[in-house]
Amino acid sequence: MKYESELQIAVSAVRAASKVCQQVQANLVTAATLEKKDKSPVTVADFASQAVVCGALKAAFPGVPVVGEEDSKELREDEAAELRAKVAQHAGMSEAEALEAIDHGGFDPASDPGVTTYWTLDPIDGTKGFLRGEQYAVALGLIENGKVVLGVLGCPNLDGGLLMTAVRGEGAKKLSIDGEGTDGETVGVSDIEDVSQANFCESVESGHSDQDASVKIASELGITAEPYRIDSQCKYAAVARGNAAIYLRLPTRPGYREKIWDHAAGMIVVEEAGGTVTDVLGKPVDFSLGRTLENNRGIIATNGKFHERVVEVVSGAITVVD
Ligand SMILES: Nc1ncnc2c1ncn2[C@@H]1O[C@H](COP(=O)(O)O)[C@@H](OP(=O)(O)O)[C@H]1O
Ligand SMILES: [Mg+2]
Ligand SMILES: [Mg+2]
Ligand SMILES: [Mg+2]
Repeated sequence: MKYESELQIAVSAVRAASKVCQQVQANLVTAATLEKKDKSPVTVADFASQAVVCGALKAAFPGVPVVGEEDSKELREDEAAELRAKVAQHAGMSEAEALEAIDHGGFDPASDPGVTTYWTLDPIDGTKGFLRGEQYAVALGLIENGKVVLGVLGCPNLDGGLLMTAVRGEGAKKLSIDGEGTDGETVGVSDIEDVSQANFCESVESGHSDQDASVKIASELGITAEPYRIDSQCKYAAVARGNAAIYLRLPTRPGYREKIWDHAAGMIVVEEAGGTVTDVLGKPVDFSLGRTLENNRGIIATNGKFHERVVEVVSGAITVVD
């Protein structure tokens, strides 16, 4: 199989980071932090997760850069001493090691167009879901020449802990988040052909996807099922294993650009499960333009049976403003 060692390292790194996130969510997300809307638990977990994954990638593939969501700037400040200690403790590293590992994720592909192979990492996707004690994901993708070739998506709270993997051309698999190795069960998208029988998933956060527009789009498609709202790239996992036939991510404000780490792992998992992923205008998703999907707006993922119809209705229903 292609990318065997990459997959092995990526799976074990995402499992280790997921464990760290689970521990932080269990110990630091409390009634008090929920009440105060205190974001500090996710901050600890975000940094510790990035340190764990980047530490493993750096050791195994020192020459392949990582485009991670987080950087250590805030963590290096004097006032962050307490946070820094917590991050190091949860990552199982010294403070210096944790800072160095986090910064291994600081690559910007736009700064060096000669580099065409890089990882992209979202150490916790769905930070708002994490803080609510709900869904989140640890998402790691490998990009080559603007295309995702491998993805590992850890979903610690989905069905008791799920890990999804995909290698280009090799299908998508479902593994346990706690297990070992890379063997898993092959997954596939839903086989619904009639779009009116489909259900769609979208963000819990109305600031991340236009939920008023999705209501109109669903009704125009004849869909009567309620939207399945779930945080993070767990939406891609839902489409990949047939729990939803459509994922709509509709722009909410001009100027916002989707981030590559919010989509790389999820997108390849859906594609390898037999689905289709484009932006809201039906354009292919281009990962070659830096930290953002500069040439794309929003996302539509489907089981591939009625993708063009969904794109047509979405394009008619929303105005994409730059
Ligand atoms: N205006 C916006 N439109 C779309 N996505 C946004 C957004 N503002 C933030 N996001 C992204 O939405 C992600 C969460 O997506 P979802 O709503 O599907 O759970 C966030 O990832 P993080 O939680 O990793 O920061 C963040 O990158
Ligand atoms: Mg994210
Ligand atoms: Mg994140
Ligand atoms: Mg974020």
